[in-house]
Amino acid sequence: MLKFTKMHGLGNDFMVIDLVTQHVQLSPKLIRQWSDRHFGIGFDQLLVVEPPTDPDMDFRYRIYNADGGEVEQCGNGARCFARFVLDKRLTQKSQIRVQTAGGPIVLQVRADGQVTVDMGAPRFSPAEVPFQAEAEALTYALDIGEQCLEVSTVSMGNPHCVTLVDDVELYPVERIGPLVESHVRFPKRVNAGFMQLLDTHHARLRVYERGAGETLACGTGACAAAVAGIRLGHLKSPVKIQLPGGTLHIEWAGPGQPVMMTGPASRVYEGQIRV
Ligand SMILES: N[C@@H](CCC[C@H](N)C(=O)O)C(=O)O
Repeated sequence: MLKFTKMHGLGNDFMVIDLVTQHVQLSPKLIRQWSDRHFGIGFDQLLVVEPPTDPDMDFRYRIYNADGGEVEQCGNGARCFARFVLDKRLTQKSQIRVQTAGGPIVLQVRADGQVTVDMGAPRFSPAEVPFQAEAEALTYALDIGEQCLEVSTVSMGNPHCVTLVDDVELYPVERIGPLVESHVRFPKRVNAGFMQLLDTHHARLRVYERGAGETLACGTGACAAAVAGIRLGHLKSPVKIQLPGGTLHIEWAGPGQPVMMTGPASRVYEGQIRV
Protein backbone atom coordinates (compact mmCIF):
# COMPACT_ATOMS: atom_id res chain seq x y z
CA MET A 1 0.00 0.00 0.00
CA LEU A 2 1.32 3.45 -0.94
CA LYS A 3 0.39 6.31 1.39
CA PHE A 4 -0.50 9.63 -0.20
CA THR A 5 -2.01 12.99 0.75
CA LYS A 6 -4.61 14.79 -1.36
CA MET A 7 -3.93 18.55 -1.31
CA HIS A 8 -4.80 21.69 -3.23
CA GLY A 9 -3.63 25.25 -3.76
CA LEU A 10 -6.66 27.38 -4.68
CA GLY A 11 -8.35 24.33 -6.23
CA ASN A 12 -5.34 23.24 -8.34
CA ASP A 13 -5.28 19.76 -6.85
CA PHE A 14 -2.54 17.25 -6.17
CA MET A 15 -1.72 13.74 -5.05
CA VAL A 16 1.43 14.11 -2.93
CA ILE A 17 3.67 11.12 -2.19
CA ASP A 18 6.68 10.81 0.07
CA LEU A 19 9.39 8.81 -1.69
CA VAL A 20 11.88 9.59 1.07
CA THR A 21 10.36 6.85 3.26
CA GLN A 22 8.39 4.85 0.63
CA HIS A 23 9.18 3.32 -2.75
CA VAL A 24 7.09 2.98 -5.91
CA GLN A 25 7.91 2.46 -9.60
CA LEU A 26 6.15 5.35 -11.37
CA SER A 27 5.08 5.15 -15.02
CA PRO A 28 3.03 7.51 -17.23
CA LYS A 29 0.31 4.83 -17.43
CA LEU A 30 0.05 4.51 -13.62
CA ILE A 31 -0.05 8.32 -13.20
CA ARG A 32 -2.81 8.64 -15.83
CA GLN A 33 -4.83 5.94 -13.97
CA TRP A 34 -4.42 7.72 -10.61
CA SER A 35 -5.26 11.16 -12.10
CA ASP A 36 -8.57 9.96 -13.61
CA ARG A 37 -11.40 11.78 -11.82
CA HIS A 38 -13.87 8.90 -12.33
CA PHE A 39 -11.76 5.73 -12.08
CA GLY A 40 -8.83 7.00 -9.99
CA ILE A 41 -7.96 9.47 -7.22
CA GLY A 42 -8.28 12.52 -9.49
CA PHE A 43 -5.78 15.38 -9.62
CA ASP A 44 -4.17 17.97 -11.88
CA GLN A 45 -0.61 17.02 -10.85
CA LEU A 46 1.22 14.30 -8.94
CA LEU A 47 3.89 15.77 -6.62
CA VAL A 48 6.77 13.62 -5.46
CA VAL A 49 9.00 14.33 -2.46
CA GLU A 50 12.45 12.76 -2.82
CA PRO A 51 15.84 13.12 -1.12
CA PRO A 52 17.98 15.74 -2.92
CA THR A 53 20.77 14.79 -5.28
CA ASP A 54 22.34 18.23 -4.62
CA PRO A 55 23.83 18.45 -1.07
CA ASP A 56 22.91 22.18 -0.82
CA MET A 57 19.20 21.34 -1.07
CA ASP A 58 16.77 19.87 1.49
CA PHE A 59 14.58 17.92 -0.94
CA ARG A 60 14.05 17.10 -4.57
CA TYR A 61 10.57 17.99 -5.86
CA ARG A 62 9.28 16.17 -8.96
CA ILE A 63 6.09 17.07 -10.79
CA TYR A 64 3.94 15.01 -13.16
CA ASN A 65 0.95 16.38 -15.07
CA ALA A 66 -2.35 14.46 -15.17
CA ASP A 67 -1.34 13.15 -18.64
CA GLY A 68 1.65 11.38 -17.04
CA GLY A 69 4.38 13.71 -18.40
CA GLU A 70 7.08 14.93 -16.03
CA VAL A 71 7.46 18.74 -15.97
CA GLU A 72 9.87 21.26 -14.53
CA GLN A 73 7.88 23.40 -12.10
CA CYS A 74 4.57 23.84 -10.28
CA GLY A 75 3.93 26.90 -8.09
CA ASN A 76 0.73 25.89 -6.28
CA GLY A 77 2.34 22.49 -5.79
CA ALA A 78 5.41 24.13 -4.22
CA ARG A 79 3.27 25.65 -1.47
CA CYS A 80 1.61 22.26 -0.83
CA PHE A 81 5.06 20.65 -0.84
CA ALA A 82 6.11 22.98 2.02
CA ARG A 83 3.02 22.12 4.10
CA PHE A 84 3.48 18.41 3.37
CA VAL A 85 7.14 18.11 4.46
CA LEU A 86 6.41 20.06 7.66
CA ASP A 87 3.19 18.13 8.50
CA LYS A 88 4.98 14.81 7.88
CA ARG A 89 7.95 16.03 9.99
CA LEU A 90 10.36 15.36 7.12
CA THR A 91 11.99 18.68 8.11
CA GLN A 92 11.71 21.27 10.86
CA LYS A 93 13.38 24.05 8.89
CA SER A 94 11.47 27.30 8.47
CA GLN A 95 13.18 27.93 5.13
CA ILE A 96 13.17 24.89 2.86
CA ARG A 97 15.48 24.73 -0.16
CA VAL A 98 14.12 22.54 -2.93
CA GLN A 99 15.69 21.15 -6.09
CA THR A 100 13.39 21.04 -9.14
CA ALA A 101 13.96 20.33 -12.82
CA GLY A 102 13.17 24.05 -13.38
CA GLY A 103 15.87 25.26 -10.95
CA PRO A 104 16.09 25.74 -7.16
CA ILE A 105 13.21 27.30 -5.21
CA VAL A 106 12.94 28.37 -1.55
CA LEU A 107 9.78 27.79 0.49
CA GLN A 108 8.71 29.55 3.68
CA VAL A 109 5.56 28.81 5.71
CA ARG A 110 4.38 32.02 7.40
CA ALA A 111 2.79 32.35 10.85
CA ASP A 112 -0.66 32.85 9.23
CA GLY A 113 -0.31 29.51 7.37
CA GLN A 114 0.22 31.12 3.96
CA VAL A 115 3.31 29.96 2.06
CA THR A 116 5.75 32.25 0.27
CA VAL A 117 7.85 30.74 -2.50
CA ASP A 118 10.95 32.29 -4.04
CA MET A 119 10.36 30.95 -7.56
CA GLY A 120 13.68 32.18 -8.96
CA ALA A 121 14.14 34.69 -11.77
CA PRO A 122 11.93 34.51 -14.87
CA ARG A 123 13.67 33.97 -18.20
CA PHE A 124 12.65 35.47 -21.50
CA SER A 125 15.04 34.34 -24.21
CA PRO A 126 13.18 32.23 -26.79
CA ALA A 127 15.66 29.36 -26.38
CA GLU A 128 15.04 29.20 -22.63
CA VAL A 129 11.21 29.24 -22.81
CA PRO A 130 11.51 27.34 -25.31
CA PHE A 131 9.78 29.25 -28.15
CA GLN A 132 10.64 29.53 -31.82
CA ALA A 133 11.44 33.18 -32.62
CA GLU A 134 14.32 34.90 -34.37
CA ALA A 135 15.01 37.32 -31.51
CA GLU A 136 13.75 38.11 -28.02
CA ALA A 137 10.84 40.59 -27.92
CA LEU A 138 8.25 41.82 -25.41
CA THR A 139 5.43 40.39 -27.52
CA TYR A 140 5.15 38.10 -30.50
CA ALA A 141 2.44 37.55 -33.10
CA LEU A 142 1.22 33.95 -32.73
CA ASP A 143 -0.82 32.68 -35.67
CA ILE A 144 -3.35 30.14 -34.39
CA GLY A 145 -5.10 29.73 -37.76
CA GLU A 146 -8.38 31.49 -37.16
CA GLN A 147 -6.63 34.61 -35.76
CA CYS A 148 -3.29 36.06 -34.66
CA LEU A 149 -2.72 36.52 -30.92
CA GLU A 150 -0.28 39.06 -29.45
CA VAL A 151 1.50 37.01 -26.77
CA SER A 152 4.29 37.32 -24.20
CA THR A 153 6.40 34.26 -23.44
CA VAL A 154 8.04 33.59 -20.07
CA SER A 155 9.87 30.69 -18.48
CA MET A 156 9.20 30.23 -14.76
CA GLY A 157 11.22 27.02 -14.99
CA ASN A 158 8.28 25.79 -17.10
CA PRO A 159 7.00 27.47 -20.29
CA HIS A 160 4.22 30.08 -20.31
CA CYS A 161 2.44 32.08 -23.00
CA VAL A 162 0.37 35.04 -21.77
CA THR A 163 -2.34 36.77 -23.85
CA LEU A 164 -4.17 39.93 -22.73
CA VAL A 165 -7.94 39.71 -23.15
CA ASP A 166 -10.80 42.15 -22.49
CA ASP A 167 -13.02 39.85 -20.43
CA VAL A 168 -11.49 36.63 -19.15
CA GLU A 169 -14.82 35.11 -18.08
CA LEU A 170 -16.26 35.42 -21.59
CA TYR A 171 -13.01 34.45 -23.37
CA PRO A 172 -13.19 30.97 -25.03
CA VAL A 173 -10.26 29.49 -23.06
CA GLU A 174 -11.52 25.94 -23.68
CA ARG A 175 -11.21 26.49 -27.48
CA ILE A 176 -8.16 28.80 -27.78
CA GLY A 177 -6.18 27.22 -24.89
CA PRO A 178 -5.50 23.89 -26.66
CA LEU A 179 -4.45 25.70 -29.88
CA VAL A 180 -1.82 27.67 -27.93
CA GLU A 181 -0.78 24.74 -25.69
CA SER A 182 0.22 22.58 -28.64
CA HIS A 183 1.31 25.34 -31.05
CA VAL A 184 4.22 24.25 -33.25
CA ARG A 185 6.34 27.25 -32.08
CA PHE A 186 6.43 25.77 -28.54
CA PRO A 187 8.52 22.59 -28.96
CA LYS A 188 7.80 21.43 -25.36
CA ARG A 189 4.16 22.68 -25.54
CA VAL A 190 3.17 25.52 -23.22
CA ASN A 191 0.89 26.66 -20.41
CA ALA A 192 -1.55 29.15 -21.99
CA GLY A 193 -2.59 32.05 -19.72
CA PHE A 194 -5.32 34.59 -20.54
CA MET A 195 -5.16 37.78 -18.45
CA GLN A 196 -7.63 40.61 -17.99
CA LEU A 197 -6.08 43.76 -16.47
CA LEU A 198 -8.18 45.36 -13.71
CA ASP A 199 -5.85 48.11 -12.42
CA THR A 200 -2.06 48.55 -12.05
CA HIS A 201 -1.88 46.09 -9.11
CA HIS A 202 -4.65 43.68 -9.99
CA ALA A 203 -5.55 41.27 -12.81
CA ARG A 204 -7.75 38.26 -13.51
CA LEU A 205 -6.29 35.10 -15.05
CA ARG A 206 -7.40 31.76 -16.48
CA VAL A 207 -4.81 29.15 -17.47
CA TYR A 208 -5.13 26.22 -19.84
CA GLU A 209 -2.33 24.08 -18.45
CA ARG A 210 -0.06 21.89 -20.51
CA GLY A 211 -0.93 18.26 -19.80
CA ALA A 212 -3.84 19.04 -17.46
CA GLY A 213 -6.34 21.35 -19.23
CA GLU A 214 -7.87 24.41 -17.60
CA THR A 215 -7.28 24.38 -13.84
CA LEU A 216 -8.82 26.49 -11.06
CA ALA A 217 -5.43 28.12 -10.47
CA CYS A 218 -1.87 27.99 -11.80
CA GLY A 219 0.90 29.37 -9.57
CA THR A 220 3.63 29.58 -12.18
CA GLY A 221 0.97 30.95 -14.57
CA ALA A 222 0.18 33.73 -12.08
CA CYS A 223 3.90 34.55 -11.75
CA ALA A 224 4.35 34.58 -15.55
CA ALA A 225 1.26 36.78 -16.05
CA ALA A 226 2.36 39.30 -13.39
CA VAL A 227 5.88 39.42 -14.87
CA ALA A 228 4.53 39.86 -18.43
CA GLY A 229 2.17 42.63 -17.28
CA ILE A 230 5.00 44.43 -15.42
CA ARG A 231 7.37 44.15 -18.40
CA LEU A 232 4.69 45.60 -20.70
CA GLY A 233 4.17 48.55 -18.30
CA HIS A 234 0.55 47.60 -17.50
CA LEU A 235 1.17 46.30 -13.94
CA LYS A 236 3.31 47.32 -10.96
CA SER A 237 4.59 45.05 -8.19
CA PRO A 238 3.01 43.86 -5.90
CA VAL A 239 0.31 42.31 -8.06
CA LYS A 240 -2.80 40.39 -6.99
CA ILE A 241 -3.72 37.75 -9.53
CA GLN A 242 -7.33 36.61 -9.22
CA LEU A 243 -7.82 33.06 -10.51
CA PRO A 244 -11.07 31.04 -10.61
CA GLY A 245 -9.97 29.27 -7.36
CA GLY A 246 -8.77 32.37 -5.46
CA THR A 247 -6.07 35.02 -5.31
CA LEU A 248 -2.26 34.86 -5.36
CA HIS A 249 0.09 37.69 -4.35
CA ILE A 250 3.06 38.17 -6.65
CA GLU A 251 6.08 40.41 -6.19
CA TRP A 252 8.79 41.04 -8.77
CA ALA A 253 11.44 43.78 -8.65
CA GLY A 254 12.44 43.44 -12.32
CA PRO A 255 14.78 41.53 -14.66
CA GLY A 256 17.25 39.21 -12.94
CA GLN A 257 15.25 39.35 -9.67
CA PRO A 258 13.31 36.41 -8.22
CA VAL A 259 9.52 36.23 -8.35
CA MET A 260 7.94 35.85 -4.90
CA MET A 261 4.57 34.11 -4.80
CA THR A 262 2.36 33.95 -1.68
CA GLY A 263 -0.83 31.94 -1.22
CA PRO A 264 -2.52 29.11 0.68
CA ALA A 265 -1.87 25.37 0.72
CA SER A 266 -4.62 22.99 1.91
CA ARG A 267 -4.69 19.35 2.93
CA VAL A 268 -7.90 17.50 1.92
CA TYR A 269 -7.37 13.92 3.18
CA GLU A 270 -4.85 11.13 3.78
CA GLY A 271 -5.20 8.00 1.67
CA GLN A 272 -3.50 4.80 0.64
CA ILE A 273 -3.63 2.90 -2.63
CA ARG A 274 -2.56 -0.60 -3.59
CA VAL A 275 0.28 -0.61 -6.14
N1 LIG B 1 -0.37 24.02 -11.80
C1 LIG B 1 0.98 24.33 -11.82
C2 LIG B 1 1.75 24.09 -13.06
C3 LIG B 1 1.87 22.60 -13.32
C4 LIG B 1 2.76 22.24 -14.46
C5 LIG B 1 2.24 22.74 -15.77
N2 LIG B 1 0.99 22.16 -16.15
C6 LIG B 1 3.30 22.46 -16.85
O1 LIG B 1 3.12 21.56 -17.66
O2 LIG B 1 4.30 23.19 -16.87
C7 LIG B 1 1.33 25.59 -11.08
O3 LIG B 1 0.62 25.90 -10.09
O4 LIG B 1 2.32 26.24 -11.37
